Amino acid sequence: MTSTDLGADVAASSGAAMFIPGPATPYQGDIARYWDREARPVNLRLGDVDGLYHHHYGIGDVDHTALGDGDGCAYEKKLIAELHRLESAQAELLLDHLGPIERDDTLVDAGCGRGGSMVMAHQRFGCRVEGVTLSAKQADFANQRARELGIEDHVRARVCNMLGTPFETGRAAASWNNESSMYVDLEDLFAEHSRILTTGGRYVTITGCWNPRYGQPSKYVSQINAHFECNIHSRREYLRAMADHRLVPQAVIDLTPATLPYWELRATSSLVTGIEKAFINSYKDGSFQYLLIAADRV
Ligand SMILES: C[S@@+](CC[C@H](N)C(=O)[O-])C[C@H]1O[C@@H](n2cnc3c(N)ncnc32)[C@H](O)[C@@H]1O
Ligand SMILES: CC(C)=CCC/C(C)=C/COP(=O)(O)OP(=O)(O)O
Ligand SMILES: [Mg+2]
Repeated sequence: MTSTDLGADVAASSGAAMFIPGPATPYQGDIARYWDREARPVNLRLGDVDGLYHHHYGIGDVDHTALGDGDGCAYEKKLIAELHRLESAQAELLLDHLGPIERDDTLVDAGCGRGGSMVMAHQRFGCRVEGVTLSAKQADFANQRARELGIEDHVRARVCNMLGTPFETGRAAASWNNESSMYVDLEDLFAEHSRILTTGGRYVTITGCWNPRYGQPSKYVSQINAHFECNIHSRREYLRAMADHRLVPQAVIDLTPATLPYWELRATSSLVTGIEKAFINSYKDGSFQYLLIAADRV
């Protein structure tokens, strides 16, 4: 599938008689193609552990007793399970910051990937979760998982630009970006979250951002940008753009020390992708930070 068929294919596969536009920009077309083609073992084999497929990284201490020692297949299987546990722990932390959510609430996952965080949110709160991604492959994957789990009436992914969603103004109880805000302009992004959130609603992001104290994006940050075709923003840009759009930070947590064990473990595995050193070096030299920001829509 090409990016130009993006909208038409989704309309056809869902049987919906509606026009879904293609990517808003050539860049979004590239990102749609990137995620349509993505099939890295580090993501699929981790997801296969329990059926929650993530495209984000992990936090927390490594459980060395669960890993045991040695090498070989048995060790590799335990290592995959451990990396996956840390990635799910990351999503749990994000959900912890959504605040009280009722069963009849609707949540919005902006840049939902294969839908792992959406499933976890529904399982925790029993509510509706609407996700958007540029990739038709990802949306189909997430919707297929929701059907397999029998939760398709509550969890839905669609192909849509997070900067211009079809969601009603002021209705979402909470919304988030889990490692998906580095693909968009932050002023445009927070304008849209602010529009869809109810007053008093909660916005949460977990993101990698460059540290203004370092001065400019380091060579490692540039490597990460090139690797993923993204555009990592600075911490200052996040806080400024939130302030511009009635999003008032309630918590800003530096997760850098909490994510390093994940990267150091991943760097020893057979599933390395080549980007591990850039993350480890930039977290260690202080040029890059892994941050959670939870903000109230006022
Ligand atoms: C690194 S993945 C994160 C996926 C998911 N949040 C997770 O934690 O597993 C980035 C996601 O952002 C999505 N994305 C990037 N730009 C987007 C845009 N303008 N509108 C909607 N989704 C976008 C991609 O399609 C992809 O699903
Ligand atoms: C923190 C930053 C800068 C994130 C960039 C966005 C991104 C690609 C996240 C992980 O996706 P993935 O799970 O598909 O990547 P990988 O294949 O490396 O596990
Ligand atoms: Mg991954």
